[in-house]
Amino acid sequence: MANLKRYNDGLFKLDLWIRRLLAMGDWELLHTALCDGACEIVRAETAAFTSVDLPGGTITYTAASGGWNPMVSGMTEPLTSGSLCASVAVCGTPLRLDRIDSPRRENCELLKVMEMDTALLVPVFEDGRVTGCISAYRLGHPFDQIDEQLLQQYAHSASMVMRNFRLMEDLRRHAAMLEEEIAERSRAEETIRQMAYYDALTGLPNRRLFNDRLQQSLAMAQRQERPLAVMFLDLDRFKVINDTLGHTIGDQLLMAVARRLRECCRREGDTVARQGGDEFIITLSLVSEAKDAVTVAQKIIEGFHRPFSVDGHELFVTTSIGISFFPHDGQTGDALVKNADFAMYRAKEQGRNNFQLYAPEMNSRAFDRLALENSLRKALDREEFILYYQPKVNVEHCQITCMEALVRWQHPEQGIVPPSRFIPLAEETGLIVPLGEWVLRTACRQNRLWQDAGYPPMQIAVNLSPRQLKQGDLVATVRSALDESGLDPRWLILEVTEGIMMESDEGTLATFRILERMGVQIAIDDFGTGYSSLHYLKKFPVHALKIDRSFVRDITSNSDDEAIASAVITMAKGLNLRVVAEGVETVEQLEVLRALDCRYMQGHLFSKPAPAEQFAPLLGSAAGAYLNFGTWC
Ligand SMILES: Nc1nc2c(ncn2[C@@H]2O[C@@H]3COP(=O)(O)O[C@H]4[C@@H](O)[C@H](n5cnc6c(=O)[nH]c(N)nc65)O[C@@H]4COP(=O)(O)O[C@H]3[C@H]2O)c(=O)[nH]1
Repeated sequence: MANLKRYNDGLFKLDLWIRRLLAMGDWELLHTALCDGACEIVRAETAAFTSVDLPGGTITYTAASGGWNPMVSGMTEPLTSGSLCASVAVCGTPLRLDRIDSPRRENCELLKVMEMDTALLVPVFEDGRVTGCISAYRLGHPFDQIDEQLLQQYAHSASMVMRNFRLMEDLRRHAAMLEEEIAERSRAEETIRQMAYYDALTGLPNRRLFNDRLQQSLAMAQRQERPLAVMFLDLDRFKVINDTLGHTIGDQLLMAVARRLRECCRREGDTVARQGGDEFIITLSLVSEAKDAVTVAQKIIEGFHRPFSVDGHELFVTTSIGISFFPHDGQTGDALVKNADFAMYRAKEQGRNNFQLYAPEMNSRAFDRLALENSLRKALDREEFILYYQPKVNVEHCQITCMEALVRWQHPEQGIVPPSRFIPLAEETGLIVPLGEWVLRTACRQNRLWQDAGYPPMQIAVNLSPRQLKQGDLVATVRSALDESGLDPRWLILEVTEGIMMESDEGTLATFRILERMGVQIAIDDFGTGYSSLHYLKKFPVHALKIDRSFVRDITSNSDDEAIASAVITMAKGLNLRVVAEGVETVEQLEVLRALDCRYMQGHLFSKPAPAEQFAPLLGSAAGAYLNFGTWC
């Protein structure tokens, strides 16, 4: 009866301890509690848990109950040590010792520490393999069969707890990995969202997000029958800052501008977005009347009167703003933005640093020009310009001696735009300076490419505009275009109009002299159309004259034209200058000019201006093989 009661008591405690073990948070606590449980269940003085590594051939005393834990935990023995725990691990059967004799004690690291004299050991199995051993010890009071049964059951339940613990650990690890993956993915998603909807430089919504928001605001404005304002902003002369101080400063300025715009438009329903470059667009969806938007525009313009502090520079920038209103100035987002853009151009026209409200007449022909200017301003960045080339031919030797670079604008909607439509506008707006620089660099590079491809060397002629001489450092630009392309200066000829020569001052003269010393040649274009004066021909380092095509056109029928051409050719000879007749379209014109001793000609008779690649077959062989001009030479 007493034994049964002891057995039941033991089972009760076992149940209690298994529940406790299940609640343990980590392996160390679990193992120590496991030992404490064993002590209580079989009323032992002390107990230990040994983990068994059968493949590794070792056992490790992992934990012990009570104060023994720090002393025993971590002790390792080989499975062959012959200690009590090692024997149980190897045999996989319980071991009860009523008396621990000296040789046993000597063999066992644990018993060297604990001075116990009776022991009970049971194996712990997981998946049919011994993975541990629970050992209980007493002083002078041996364990019996009931103790053995209880400890075996405890070991069995404990192995399930440990298995459970391991599974939970795996689960937790997987959950953590999943969480990490989810966190990474949600981002990644956020990055994609940022990239798709926000401008990378300023962090402002981009055009796409702006359009979405504008659609929503328009729908709301329609429902509530309220007005809505769209503003189009462009920084005045931003390009000058960008070109002089560099793109890094330019970028920082744009970031500072974005911050200031956000300060000015903080109300719910305001969206400030970057349209691209130095252009920003804003929607004000909670305006009750037009003057609210005007107030915001004034606030922005005044806000720009404070300098922007960028990288130690105090930069003063102004802005021009155009405003359009829903429903008055447009029913759709596109119309509102376009009309605000028109109004912004009006603001530019009015001297910049101001705002203009859209008016329908802005959408008329006068604004076509503004629109052209607008797209011209963007064309360079968008790489819409290309160069065509037209050969100048030495009719005596039947050779191409030069290629004139002639710029074309590949307008995304209008197709190829001829220079007559945009060069004057570029000249007027100053855009000719960066455009001319691009032409120069591209032409030098192309000529070098031809030379590198093994074609006979020839000159490349580049047209210079008056503004390029007045503005910017022409010498430096030419030098860097030559350096960059590796073109020898003697293969570059700059064409300037008579007008430039006549209006030029000492500064221009000095520029030409430096260019000449560098080895670059100068030609006078459209010769004879201005008030030609021998004086400047003597003064300037000129190498060639081009007889304007207006004299060539009727040279076969108009004796005056023939006389002028003849005089120019004779004068050029006297001054030791080359003469090129331009606009030669017919064999008859060629014959008259040849009779006048003009050796160099250019015109549709030989070739219309064309992209570089079209000249490859011609340049690779004798010039005469091209078209049929060999027959006329
Ligand atoms: N009717 C007729 N025309 C012929 C004939 N042969 C050539 N042409 C045209 O005459 C113009 C010659 O160039 P330009 O006198 O320098 O006159 C150029 C030049 O002043 C200006 N231009 C062109 N490219 C540039 C450039 O890169 N920079 C500057 N600053 N001006 C340029 O635009 C002007 C017009 O250029 P394009 O339209 O390319 O017109 C070219 C060429 O296409 C012909 O046999 N018959």
